[in-house]
Amino acid sequence: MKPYQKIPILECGEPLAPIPLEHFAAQTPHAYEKLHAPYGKLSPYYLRETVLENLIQAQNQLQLTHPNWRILIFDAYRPVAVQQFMVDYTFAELVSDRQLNLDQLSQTQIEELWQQVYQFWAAPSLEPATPPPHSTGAAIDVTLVDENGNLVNMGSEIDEISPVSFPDYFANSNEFPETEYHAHRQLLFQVMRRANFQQHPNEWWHFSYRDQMWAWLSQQQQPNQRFTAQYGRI
Ligand SMILES: C[C@@H](N)C(=O)N[C@H](C)C(=O)O
Ligand SMILES: [Zn+2]
Repeated sequence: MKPYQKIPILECGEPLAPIPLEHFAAQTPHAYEKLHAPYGKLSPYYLRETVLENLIQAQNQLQLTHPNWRILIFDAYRPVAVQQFMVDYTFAELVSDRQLNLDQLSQTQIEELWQQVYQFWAAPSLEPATPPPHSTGAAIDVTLVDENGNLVNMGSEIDEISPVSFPDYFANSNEFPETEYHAHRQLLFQVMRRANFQQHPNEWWHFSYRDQMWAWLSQQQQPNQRFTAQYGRI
């Protein structure tokens, strides 16, 4: 169990709302639908109502300093079946990218690979007290596009299983273009933070509002206040 999963959830009952994609940027087809992840009739482009309001606020904030730039919605609502699919897919990709043969790996080596997967992906738990963040409709994976619709370079791809995904990976570099990657990550962080999101400590693209991770991070920043999560699995 990860420490944030100990945070109690007091479900507020707010419904999911469709993200108005015409106001944002999005890739079609969606990255995980392209892999045939099992969405059934559900769509990744949904968020809890207040989370969506905050996301609109974040984009307004962005456009104050960067007119016509947009937030690109990479992923939002993610049913647990999709979480399971993506965790299994990521493990298989790790094995194949590293040209490993699963049959020749020791139990310890296999466990090390799973640890790397779970450093970035939440476990696909169906237990109501420990929902994967995106299954609550309160977590979102985002990046930026510029006024020409081009992806802003953050120095790594979303979902990369590597330390380069850590938000501050380029923070101590004085070389171009690493300084620019860091500035872009900081811009994304600042507009999301001003709209009350918290950022996943290991992922520059993952933000959430009032889920367990948000409450856990907020608790660390304001130890004198008591935070709970208001969004559970939906
Ligand atoms: C890996 C990334 N797409 C992601 O969403 N990670 C978080 C922690 C999750 O799986 O909920
Ligand atoms: Zn995420």
